[in-house]
Amino acid sequence: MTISRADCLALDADDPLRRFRDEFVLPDGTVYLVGNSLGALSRTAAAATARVVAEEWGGQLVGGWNASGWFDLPLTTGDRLAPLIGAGPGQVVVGDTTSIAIVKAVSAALRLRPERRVIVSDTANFPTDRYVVQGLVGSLGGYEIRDIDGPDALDAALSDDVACVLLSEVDYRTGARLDTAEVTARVRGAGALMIWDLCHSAGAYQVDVAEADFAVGCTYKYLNGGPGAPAFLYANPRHHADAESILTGWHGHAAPFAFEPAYRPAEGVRRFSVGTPHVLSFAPLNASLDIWERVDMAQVRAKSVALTSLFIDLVEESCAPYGLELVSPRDPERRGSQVSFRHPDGYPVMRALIDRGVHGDFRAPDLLRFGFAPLYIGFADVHDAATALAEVLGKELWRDERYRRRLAVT
Ligand SMILES: Cc1ncc(COP(=O)(O)O)c(C=O)c1O
Ligand SMILES: Nc1c(O)cccc1C(=O)C[C@H](N)C(=O)O
Repeated sequence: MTISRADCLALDADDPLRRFRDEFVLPDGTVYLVGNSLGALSRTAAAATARVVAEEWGGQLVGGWNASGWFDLPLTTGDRLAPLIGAGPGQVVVGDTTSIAIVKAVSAALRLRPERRVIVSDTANFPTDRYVVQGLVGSLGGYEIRDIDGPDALDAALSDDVACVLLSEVDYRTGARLDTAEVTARVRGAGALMIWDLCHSAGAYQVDVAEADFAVGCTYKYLNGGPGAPAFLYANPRHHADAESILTGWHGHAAPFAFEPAYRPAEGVRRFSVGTPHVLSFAPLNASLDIWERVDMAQVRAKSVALTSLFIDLVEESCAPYGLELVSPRDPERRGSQVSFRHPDGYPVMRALIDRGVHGDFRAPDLLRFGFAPLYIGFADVHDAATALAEVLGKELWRDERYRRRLAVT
């Protein structure tokens, strides 16, 4: 390879983010390129969680709702996360899952545009985004989903009956990244509301929710909140007085402990809280946010571009004869922090690679997906991953029968 492993080690030695790698637990011999699915464990997460269990739950019992601020965790954690997506204090609420957050954002958007009956969604959206919109439309009645095939088809879909548009900033399969400001301007210019799914952007680089109406995303990928960590929902302040989701639970009530018979929305973004916060799940997320508060996002983006570009170059150089096709945009400006290649035997290729300590994932029907979390992935990891992939393909190690057996979760 034109760039040697020694060159990569030199790049690692010069990397201003290198010190963060030691703040994460990464098993020896593992190159972990799946931070776009489940981020790594931060070193302080286990102790932080144990402390909440032993001191707060064990020591304070129900008093923890006041004494340890459990009741406000969705908002206090939202305020900590907000800068990472370009939002301000009081604009982000944390809780539930992204799927539930989409129900809340879409249902609120529909109520804000009652005369419009169409929801625009992309066929490339992550399936849960599509499923929950289908479920909403099926239950509410009188609404229609208009599917587009990619953002180029957006203008033609934006008729004056469109209430809202739901898109992902970064495509979970290809890693292609949209220009959120430009798309949001088009959608709002047509009188519709813009809802962004930021699952594959938050923590991958500095996001800017800017003029968006709503945004949702998960905290278990690049934000390292842990498996099943609570999701976030951003609501633009212009909607804080009027927006109401279909999920009107008591934690979104103006006075939850007045136990009134009728729902009255809380002021501001709190109205998007629904039920009891998952207190224990906030502990590892807040431990990770302690790290994010010390991170320079410009360095994160610069490193992400360098890592993904190097991976593309090394793989194309060393795997040229083996039928891989780059699916991610070549232009780094149009790319998130992920690189995907197509291969007809992608599934066994990925299984063989994982067997050699290089963890990516597979997305049907034929995509090999590699995520680069700049806080803990280095340039030597990129070299090792490309070298292992070339070996798996060159020696046809993926032909081993055991790599064809499908696991439940890919
Ligand atoms: C773009 C996108 N949206 C939503 C989800 C999932 O949401 P949930 O956390 O509700 O499973 C994922 C990943 O699982 C995703 O990649
Ligand atoms: N959310 C996941 C899960 O519950 C199980 C396994 C993987 C995931 C993921 O996050 C996958 C991820 N959203 C994707 O982009 O495919």
